[in-house]
Amino acid sequence: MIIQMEDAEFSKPLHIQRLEQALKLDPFLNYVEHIVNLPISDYETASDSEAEGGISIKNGITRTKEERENDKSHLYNFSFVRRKRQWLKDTLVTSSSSSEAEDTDDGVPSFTAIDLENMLREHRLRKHHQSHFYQNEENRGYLYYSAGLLSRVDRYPDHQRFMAGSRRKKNKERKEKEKLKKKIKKEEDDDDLDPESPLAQNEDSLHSFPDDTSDDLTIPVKGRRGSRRDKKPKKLDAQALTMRRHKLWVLMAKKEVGRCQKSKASFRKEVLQNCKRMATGCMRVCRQKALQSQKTVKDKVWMLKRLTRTMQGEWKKFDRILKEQNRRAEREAEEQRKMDKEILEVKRQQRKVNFLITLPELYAHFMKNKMGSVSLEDEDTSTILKQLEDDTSMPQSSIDDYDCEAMKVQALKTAQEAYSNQQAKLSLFSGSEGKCAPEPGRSKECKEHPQPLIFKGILKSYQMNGMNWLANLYYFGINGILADEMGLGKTVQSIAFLAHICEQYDTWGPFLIITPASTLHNWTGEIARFVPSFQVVPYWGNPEERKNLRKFFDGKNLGTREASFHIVVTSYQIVIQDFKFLNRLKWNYMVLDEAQAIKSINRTFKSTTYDLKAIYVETSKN
Ligand SMILES: Nc1ncnc2c1ncn2[C@@H]1O[C@H](COP(=O)(O)OP(=O)(O)OP(=O)(O)O)[C@@H](O)[C@H]1O
Repeated sequence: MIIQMEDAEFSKPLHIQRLEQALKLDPFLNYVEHIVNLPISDYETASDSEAEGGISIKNGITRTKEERENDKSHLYNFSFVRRKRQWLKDTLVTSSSSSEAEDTDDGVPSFTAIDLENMLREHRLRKHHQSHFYQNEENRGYLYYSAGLLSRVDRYPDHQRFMAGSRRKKNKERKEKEKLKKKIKKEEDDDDLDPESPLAQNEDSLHSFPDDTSDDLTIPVKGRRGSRRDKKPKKLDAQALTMRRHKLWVLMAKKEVGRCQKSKASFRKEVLQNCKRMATGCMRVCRQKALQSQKTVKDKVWMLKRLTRTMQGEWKKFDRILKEQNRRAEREAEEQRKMDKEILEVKRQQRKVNFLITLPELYAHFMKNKMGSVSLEDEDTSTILKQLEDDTSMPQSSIDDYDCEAMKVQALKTAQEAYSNQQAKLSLFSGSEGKCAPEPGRSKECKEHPQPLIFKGILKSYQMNGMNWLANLYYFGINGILADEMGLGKTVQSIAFLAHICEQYDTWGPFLIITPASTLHNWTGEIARFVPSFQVVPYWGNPEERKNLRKFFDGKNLGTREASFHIVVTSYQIVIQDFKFLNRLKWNYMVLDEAQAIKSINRTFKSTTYDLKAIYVETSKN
C-alpha cells in the first residue's frame, strides 16, 4: 500500500501524514507487508506447534480447542452482537485467530489465510465507512483535525461552527440524517428477510470500494442496492483514477479555497477585532496609568506648593519673631539707657545738691574761722568736702565723667570767692551805712535770739527756730531760703526776723518785700497785724499812684525808726517796670515771697532782683 502511494503522483493528505507520524505506523505496515509477502506454506509449518485434534500444549498445560474457545468467549459479551456480526465472534473466539498465531514459541506472530482475509475485509469495511462518513459535509470538516480524531475535545469550536453551519442548519441536517438512517435501517430489515443478503451485502460492499492494494481500482456506485447489483463497478486504470483524483482535488480546492478564504478572512477579522480590543484595553490601561501619573504629579505639585507656602509662612513667622525679639532687645536697651541716664541725672542732681550744700557749709566754716585761705588738708574742710565723694561701684560710673577731686577744688574755690566777695560787699556796705551790717568777729557762735518785742504775737517754737536761723545767717552775711509747708507761718517768721533786725541792730530798714500781686494785701495786712511799728509803703497801682508813692523814697532818716517808711511792699512786675527807681535805694534786706516765680517769669527779672542792692531772703513753698 505504501509503495503504491509512493508511486502515485499525489502525496497523501497532510492530516494522514501527520496521523501516521503520530501513530508511527511504519513498523507495523512493514511487518504486515513482510507477512503478506511470505508464502502460505510457511504459515502451515508455523502452525505445527498445534497438536493434532486441536490439542495444544502451552506452558506445560494441555488444552483442547473447545476449552480455549470457552475461555475466550468469557472475555467478551456477545449478547448484543447481531447475526451479521457473527464473523467478529468467530474471529475473536476461534483458535485460528491471529492472537494464537502470535503465541508461537519463537515469538514471531503467524497469520493464516483466514486472518489475512479478515484483515483485508476489515480494512475494506473501514475504508467504506470512512468514505461514507466523509460524504457528510459536516464530518468532512474533521479532515483538518488530525489531533481531533484522537481527542474527544474539540479545540476549534469556531471553525467547526463555521463548517457545520448554524444550529438550525445542524438540526435540519441531523433530522435528514436520522431520516436517512431510518431509511437504511428499513432497507436493512428488508434485506434481513433475504437469507443471502447479510454476508453477500458485506461482500458486495467490500468489493464495491476501490482496493488500494490492487491496480484494478473500482469506483463505488451510489444508489440503491438493487441497482448496484445490476451495475457492476466500473474498473478504472491508475491514470484515470489519478485524473479523477486530480479532478476531485481541483473541485475540493475550488470549494475549499473560497471557504478557507472566508474562514481566513473571518479569522483575520476576528484577530483584528481581538487586536483592536486588545489595543483598546491597552490604551485604556495606558490612559489610566497616564491619568494616575498625572494625578500623582498634580498631587505632588500641590503638596510641594502647600509645603512651600507653609515654609514661607514659617519663615515669615520666624522673621517676625526675630524682629520682635530685636525690637524688644532694642527697647530694653533703650529703657536701660534711659534708666542709666535717669540714675545718672539723679546722681548729678544729688551731686549738685551736695555741692550746693557743701558751699554754705564751707562758707559758714570760713566765716566761722575767719579763714582767708584754706586747704584740703584741713580736717573740718575735708570732712565737709567728703560729701562730694561718690560711690564708684555703680554700673553707671563707666559712662560718668564725674571727678570728685576736681569738684572738691571747685567747691573750695567757689566758697573762697563767695567769702571774699561777701567780705568785700560787707566792708563796702558797712563803710557807707555804718550800722546795718553785722560786725565780723562779734561772736563765732550761733545764738538763740528771743522773740522781738515789737512783734505783737507769740511765735511758735519752730517759728522761733526759723527766725533764729535767718538771724544767724544775717549775722554771718549769708542769704537763705526759708522753705516749709503751706500755712506754717513763713510770712510771720519773715516779719519777726525783720523786727529782730530792727531791735538787735537798730536798723529799721529800708526793707523791700517783693511778692506775687495776689499776696500784696496779705503782706501789708500781716505786717500791720504783727508789727504795727513798721511804716509800710504799698507800692503798687498805676504809674501815677506809684509816682506819688515814690515821694516817700526821698525821705530823710532812712533806716531809723523815725523814717517816713521802713518797708516797701511791691510785686515782681512793678520791680521790673520801676527798677531804676527802686535801685536808687540801698535796701538793708530784701524778702522774695514765692521766689520760684522768678525762674518761671524770665531771666531778666531774675537778674533784676539779684542786681538789687540788698541782702535778701527768699521765701518759698516747699
Ligand atoms: N504765731 C502765730 N500766731 C498767730 N497767728 C499765726 C501765727 N503763725 C501763723 N499765724 C496765722 O496763720 C496763717 C498763715 O500764716 P502765714 O501766711 O504766715 O503762713 P505761710 O507759711 O506764709 O503761708 P503761705 O505758704 O501760703 O505763704 C496767717 O493767717 C497767720 O496770721
